[in-house]
Order: sequence, then structure tokens, then C-alpha cells
Amino acid sequence: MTAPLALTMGDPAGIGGEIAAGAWLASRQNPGLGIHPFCLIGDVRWAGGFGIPIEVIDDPAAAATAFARALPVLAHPLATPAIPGQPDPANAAAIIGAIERATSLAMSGTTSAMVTNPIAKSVLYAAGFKHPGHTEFIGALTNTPTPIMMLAGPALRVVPVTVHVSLRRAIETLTTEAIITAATITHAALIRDFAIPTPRLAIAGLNPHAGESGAMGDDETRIIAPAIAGLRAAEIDAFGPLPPDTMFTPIALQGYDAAICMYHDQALIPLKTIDMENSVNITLGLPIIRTSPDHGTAFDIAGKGLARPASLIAALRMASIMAGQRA
Ligand SMILES: NC(=O)C1=CN([C@@H]2O[C@H](COP(=O)(O)OP(=O)(O)OC[C@H]3O[C@@H](n4cnc5c(N)ncnc54)[C@H](O)[C@@H]3O)[C@@H](O)[C@H]2O)C=CC1
Ligand SMILES: NCC(=O)COP(=O)(O)O
Repeated sequence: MTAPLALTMGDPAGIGGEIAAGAWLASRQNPGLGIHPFCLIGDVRWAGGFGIPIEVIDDPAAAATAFARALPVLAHPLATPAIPGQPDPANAAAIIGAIERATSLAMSGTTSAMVTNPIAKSVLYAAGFKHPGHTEFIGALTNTPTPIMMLAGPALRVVPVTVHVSLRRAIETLTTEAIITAATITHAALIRDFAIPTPRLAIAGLNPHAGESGAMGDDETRIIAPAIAGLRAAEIDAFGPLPPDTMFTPIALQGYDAAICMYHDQALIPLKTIDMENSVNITLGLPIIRTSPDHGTAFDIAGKGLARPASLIAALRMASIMAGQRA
């Protein structure tokens, strides 16, 4: 039997606890969702505040049987009680520690995958956190030189080549090598985890009209086209550079398995507009499985009973499917 999943608490002032409770209830009510038993790594008092039964466990293996009765919790104390909507850098060490613990459990095979609840990056930066986000942090913890961010929904998968940097910096740092690396890792993941034998990769342009033959920018001819040539030489079905404004139309989506995008919002705006509820964030290229909901901490609605657990449910399902396939 596949080992349980571990779910981190994320920022305890956000909606992570509410959606974890919602996901536990949904998977209990609908076993057809195919979610493996999971345990929540979090503060016990905090985890007990979401209207569902919890059971404190010492070993993730105990989650398999406890899950039918309650949400299993691996105790991970906060420094100060969490107040919904009011993040506190005093809890940064506990938030970061939960991610480290989930990574280590997945690396040792004690759990089959890690799923992360959202963190507020600025809150962790204020406490000295040096990584842009989970993707890079878990990459560092697992000695992965280039962890790649994919967001996957039912109709669209996107991979931003540059991620959590300013738009100016994204343009300055975009390279042929970075595009080739992101596309090559995406190609391997589509075969391994999505069972797509011959993935088709649509490579976005950067400028309006993909540069209009150089009249609106030469990044396409200098940087992106050579990457596509390199990918095709490696027998990867990559094509483009595509005009970004038309590559996400319903008809265009049918022509590829993933879009390799040049910057964060080029990738995430279409994905979240098409289906924010059912899309999932996956880190590609790691030695372990890591997924997460596609949304953030949603401090504006935390504690108000408005948080929808759909994306976390999709993330837990995706982790379960990937774990099953790899097993
Ligand atoms: N994987 C992660 O850890 C991620 C963390 N973040 C962090 O989240 C924080 C807030 O980011 P925002 O840009 O405000 O994005 P957000 O996704 O937290 O919120 C955007 C809007 O969507 C709503 N929303 C989000 N998730 C929802 C849900 N499950 N149910 C109902 N409504 C929902 C919010 O109430 C808000 O109005 C930032 O500090 C950012 O760093 C953002 C994205 C991913
Ligand atoms: N916008 C996506 C996002 O912030 C996810 O980042 P990460 O924490 O999963 O690296």
C-alpha cells in the first residue's frame, strides 16, 4: 500500500486549516476522489479549530488507519497563537519547519508525497527567509539544481521559465538555456507523471505578436527560437515562439500538452482565469512529489467560512495519482 501524504500547515493565519478540514471531509464523504490518507503537519490547538475531529499521531504511518476517524495531525507547535487574517512573522520558523519536516519525510519514503498549504512570502521574508517560495526552498532541501514550477488544470498546463522576480528582471534574465532546461524537465514529467508518451510543448513569445519579425522586439529571434531549435534537435516536439495573446484560446489549447511561458503572469493569468478552482501547482524535477493548491493564503477571507477547498482537493488528488504511478 502507498504511504500516506503529508500536508503542511502553511501560514496558520491563512485559509490552510479551513481547506485542510474541507479536504478531509470531502475525501471521507467521497472515497471516489482517490485521495490517499494524509496527515497535517501543524499546531495541535490550531488544527483542532476547524470543526472536524483531529487525532494526534507520532508516525505518519498511523495516518492510514486514523484517517477514517479524524484528521491525523503530526504536532508542530506555533510560537504564538494564529489569528485569522493577521499573519505574524513570529510563526515563520514553525511554518518553515513544517516544510522542512514534510520534505524530509518524503525524502525518506515515510510519506509518499508532500502537499503544501499556502505561505505568505512577504511574511517569511520579513523573518529572514531567503528563498523566493516553496519551489526553490524544496529544491534546495533536496539538492535539486533547477526545480521547475508547473501549474496544471483540466484544460491547460503552464510552466513559467522565470518565476518570482520583477517583470524587468524576468526579461533581463531570460536565456536560451533556461528555456531549454524548463522545457526538457517538463517533457520528462509529462511522460512520467501524466502518461503522455509524446508531449507537445507550445513555446510562448515574449513580445506582442511574438516580436512581429523583430519590429516589436528581438527576444524571440535571439533567445527563444534558438531554444526551440535546441529542443527539436533533442527530438522534443516544441514549437513557437507563439504570439502570447492567442495561444490560450480554447482551440489553441487543443494543440499542445503544456505551454512554456516566459514569465510568471504570462503563465498564471490564463491558468487561473480558465480554472482557478481545479488547478494545482506541482514542482517538477524533484526526487520527491510536491503539489500545492494554485492559490495563496487568502487572508481577506480567513476564518470567515468562505474558503473553498477545491484546489487543495485537486492537489491532494494529483499527489495521490503521482504517488500511485511512481509506486
Ligand atoms: N503556494 C503558495 O504558497 C502561494 C502563496 N501565495 C501567497 O499568498 C499571499 C496572498 O496572495 P494573493 O495574491 O492575495 O492571492 P490569493 O490566492 O491568496 O487570493 C486572491 C483572491 O482569491 C481569493 N481566494 C484564494 N483562494 C481561495 C479559496 N480557496 N477559496 C475562496 N477564495 C479564494 C482570495 O480571497 C482573494 O480574494 C501572498 O503573500 C502570496 O505570496 C500566493 C500563491 C501561491
Ligand atoms: N504564484 C505561484 C506561487 O506563488 C507558488 O509559489 P511556491 O511557493 O509554490 O514556490
